[in-house]
Amino acid sequence: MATELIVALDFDTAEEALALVDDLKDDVRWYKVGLELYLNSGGRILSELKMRRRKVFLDLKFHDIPNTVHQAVRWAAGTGVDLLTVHALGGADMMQRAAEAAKEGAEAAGVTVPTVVAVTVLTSMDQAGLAAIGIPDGPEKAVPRLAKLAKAAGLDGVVCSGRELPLFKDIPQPFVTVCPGIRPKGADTGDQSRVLTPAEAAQKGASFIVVGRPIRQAADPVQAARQILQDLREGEQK
Ligand SMILES: O=C(O)c1cc(=O)[nH]c(=O)n1[C@@H]1O[C@H](COP(=O)(O)O)[C@@H](O)[C@H]1O
Repeated sequence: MATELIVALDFDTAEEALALVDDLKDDVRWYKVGLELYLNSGGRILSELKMRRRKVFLDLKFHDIPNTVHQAVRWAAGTGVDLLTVHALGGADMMQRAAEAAKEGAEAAGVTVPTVVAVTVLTSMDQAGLAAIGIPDGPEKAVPRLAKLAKAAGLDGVVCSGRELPLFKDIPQPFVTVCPGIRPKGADTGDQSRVLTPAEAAQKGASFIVVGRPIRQAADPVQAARQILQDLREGEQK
């Protein structure tokens, strides 16, 4: 399966976000709405993206008691988004309720059931950061452990660094992998720790890569996105 590019719309206004979506209309189908854009633009950004026939990843990373996450996912699924996130650290019951809620919410609204993935260990965290919150065995152990828990709870996949993809060999397919922390060669890593290039993520078989600043802050975002798409195709050949 080809690795799909998701552009993270981490903007202060819906207008700025939609201007980029319109510029990329011939190249990129998938867009991520995260906390920043959702809080400043609300549900309007979701309907604007749907009107443009774009695929929507609603990344609100739900992490709460099972009942609260169930209700939140129910509402989120009812909006017709295509992909959404919960936090694996919320535990097995929470993830199971999220999986059920996605079906219930979509059915009630008459829309397609979204893909639900669990954030394992944020790509901004390194071994020391994980140890400081009481997880001493590093991302190489923690990520596959959380991924198995997510699969067993009935979720569709995980968010992780592309570096961890080779660790999922014993997780049965289908299993969707969403990989942020992507940096083209030489790009500023910013607050990301566990980074990979687009080609490396494609070579390791990521279902999706998520890219924000390397496109958004480029002098020519359309050219930057096209270069990343080309890198993905080259990575797939390796
Ligand atoms: O859930 C996410 O999308 C996510 C999980 C994660 O572990 N790391 C991570 O960076 N993200 C998101 O992916 C995007 C990465 O943005 P850039 O670092 O600007 O490319 C941001 O919108 C983050 O919220």
